Amino acid sequence: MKISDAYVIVTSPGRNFVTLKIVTESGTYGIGDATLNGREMAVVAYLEEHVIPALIGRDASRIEDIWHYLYRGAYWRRGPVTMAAVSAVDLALWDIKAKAAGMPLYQLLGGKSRERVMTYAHCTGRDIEGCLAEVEKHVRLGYRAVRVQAGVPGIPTIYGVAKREGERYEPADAELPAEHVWSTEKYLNHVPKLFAAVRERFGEELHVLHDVHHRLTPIEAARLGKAVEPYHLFWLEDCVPAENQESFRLIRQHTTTPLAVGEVFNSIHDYRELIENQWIDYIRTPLSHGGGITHMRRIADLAGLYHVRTGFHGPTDLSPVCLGAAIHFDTWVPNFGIQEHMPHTPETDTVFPHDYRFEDGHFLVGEAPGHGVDIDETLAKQYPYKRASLPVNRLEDGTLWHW
Ligand SMILES: O=C(O)[C@H](O)[C@@H](O)[C@H](O)[C@H](O)CO
Ligand SMILES: [Mg+2]
Repeated sequence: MKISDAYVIVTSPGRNFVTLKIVTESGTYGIGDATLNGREMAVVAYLEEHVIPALIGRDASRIEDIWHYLYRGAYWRRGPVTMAAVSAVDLALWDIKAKAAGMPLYQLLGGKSRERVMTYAHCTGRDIEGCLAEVEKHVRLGYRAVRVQAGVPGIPTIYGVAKREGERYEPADAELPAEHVWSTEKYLNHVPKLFAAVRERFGEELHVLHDVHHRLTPIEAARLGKAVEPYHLFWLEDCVPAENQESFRLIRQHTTTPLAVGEVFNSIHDYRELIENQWIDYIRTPLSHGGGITHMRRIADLAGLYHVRTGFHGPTDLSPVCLGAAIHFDTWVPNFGIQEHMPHTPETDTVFPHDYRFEDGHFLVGEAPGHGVDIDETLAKQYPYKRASLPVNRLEDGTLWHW
């Protein structure tokens, strides 16, 4: 199964996506998601200049060997750009292997561990009432789990909340980073009121999640985790920037609120202390940033030994290719927790035809051989790339903070 061709497709049906297509001599092809929000073209250059030339002529069935060839062979290991490129190759090769076997990907991984994949929806409002209205809407759609984010009085623009009521939230909204203002005190004083209101209105059964988006220090995160214990969150996400894994020791000592982390991680080494010390409860790295199926299943297996479950990142800035592969992984992985679901635009869904389905708050995996997602290359050409950057945050005195 020699690789005869490989190329990158950049398309922007509402937002930018980078897709790698690998074609074999027999004509069987696979695709992988290589999108890294706000840094798309860095991955394109990495693939075109360094990866694709080295792939042509290789045996597509040797996924493990190609993974190590790209990971070790770069000499410069890890990092989001490298790992997004490695992941795209890996996802495309698993797609090819499953198609060649005539099996949906989940079968090749070991078969179904569950019938359906629980997802959580984003519910955001400019204030608590606006957020509650969104929760109401999503509960009616069948969601069992909701992520709640609301505007904070005194903070004009905040992560997760659309600029105008009813609009889709898209953080990469300017050519160069927009500048936002952040106040930890205002946030910490306000946010517990949101969970209290959600529990009061919707009762105890609904799973409630929240994303801090890396903005607190460990002791502040501990304060928040403790304050929200009465509302028993499903998880508190990215409560601190996690380069220093040791920070989680302090947070864990103070709170029983479950912790999720890892959407910006890209290897098992980012997780080792967090998992082995049982400082976290959910791993978040998407397949398209964490080295594809080959590496993410190693992380999931390590996590499983310590009662840590998966809760994969699933924002609109990961393409349907990543989401489709994730649904196969979620269907198989024994220690599954939840899958994030931020629906793609109808334009995106038509550029990437797929066979996964959403029903009653869950994803249902498809039965087509491979990961079940394709790309309409003719349509993709109608949506040219547009540079877009994620914002930055500054404290009220002007100090650059974490966004
Ligand atoms: O939990 C999430 O869904 C994430 O935090 C995203 O919303 C990120 O901000 C985005 O993926 C950045 O590109
Ligand atoms: Mg997040």
